[in-house]
Amino acid sequence: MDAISYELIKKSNGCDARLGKLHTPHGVIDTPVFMPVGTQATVKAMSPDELKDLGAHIILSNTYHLYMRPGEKLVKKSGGLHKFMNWDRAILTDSGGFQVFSLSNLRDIKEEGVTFKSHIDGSKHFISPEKAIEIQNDLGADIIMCFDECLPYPVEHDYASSSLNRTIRWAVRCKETHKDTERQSLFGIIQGGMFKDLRERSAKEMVALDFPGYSIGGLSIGEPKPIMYDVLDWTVHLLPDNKPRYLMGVGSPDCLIEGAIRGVDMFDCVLPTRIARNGTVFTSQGKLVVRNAEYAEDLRPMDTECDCYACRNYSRAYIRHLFKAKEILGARLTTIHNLHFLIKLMEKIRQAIKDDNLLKLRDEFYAKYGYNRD
Ligand SMILES: CNc1nc2cc(C(N)=O)ccc2[nH]1
Ligand SMILES: [Zn+2]
Repeated sequence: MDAISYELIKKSNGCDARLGKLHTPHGVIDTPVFMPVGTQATVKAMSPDELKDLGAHIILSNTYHLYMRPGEKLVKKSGGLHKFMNWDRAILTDSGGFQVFSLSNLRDIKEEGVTFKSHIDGSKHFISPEKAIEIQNDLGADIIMCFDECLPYPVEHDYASSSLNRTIRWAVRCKETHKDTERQSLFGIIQGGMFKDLRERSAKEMVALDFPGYSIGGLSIGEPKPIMYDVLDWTVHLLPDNKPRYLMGVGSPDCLIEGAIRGVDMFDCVLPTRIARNGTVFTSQGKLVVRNAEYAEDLRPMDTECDCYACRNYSRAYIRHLFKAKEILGARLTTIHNLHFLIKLMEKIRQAIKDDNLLKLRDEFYAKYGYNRD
């Protein structure tokens, strides 16, 4: 019996979307779901109570960052990540592979593992598949990830193929290392670059390893969105219906809709919280850069169709003022709005799956929000 289990509630007519429930040791989560990212054991600018008020039921934390600071042993000594950050709902950690390959300079990838330098102080570190599992075991998230190589974009087919072979061998080592499957569920990660043959092989070989859930990695790394959608079209249908599918690092409102249409159940992305701190918010009419001068005397809410705390109580003029004055409340209000926007969007997507009109929701969304093919 694994820590998590996926309950398929309803398949959509007309597309591959599905409604489900993810049962975890820290609660049940309606899917498709967007997971706010709490990189360093906090969703930046939000308290756990504010996240609960927004309707968040699962958040993500990064293994690389927590290994680097404060260290997984302190988190373990504090009773694990849930206790350490005072979050009693579900947590997912990634394996650190993505950060090792994207954040750190000077790295050396070998069969045994990866040697790299810390982005904080330049110190030398080594992470193997075994070490990545041991760190995640100490952190204690409900869902943990295999250690994998997230390929850059673009990449040569030959390198992608040999990297995939190693990532599959690393997945076997991760599965052998992870013992307490009733406390934490280990997801396999599908890689293979933007190559149909490699993606199909990765999906088939990872499914044969029988993980309780599957992540689709190596996307949202700068590739055009149509290519990401192609990879999903090649991959998701090869994954078992009765297990969750998690699209890593995605995403923007349009990608959440397109991913759900293709059968993705779980999403995470730093975008909503990161752009919020920079004064940019999602609205029903598209993105709005509230810190811009044009809003200096605009007394409307950021989004006239939004009922979040920020839009119910503050004007664009006030929030722009906070950004200009470098007041922390500014970033807090835009973060509240962006997380509310995406969590509400997922509610609309789940309702549309219930009503079998997700494709109609997509068309209506693009008509109002605009469609960027980048
Ligand atoms: C922001 N984009 C993104 N792509 C990702 C891919 C991976 C992965 N392991 O392939 C992990 C995190 C990711 N975040
Ligand atoms: Zn709002």
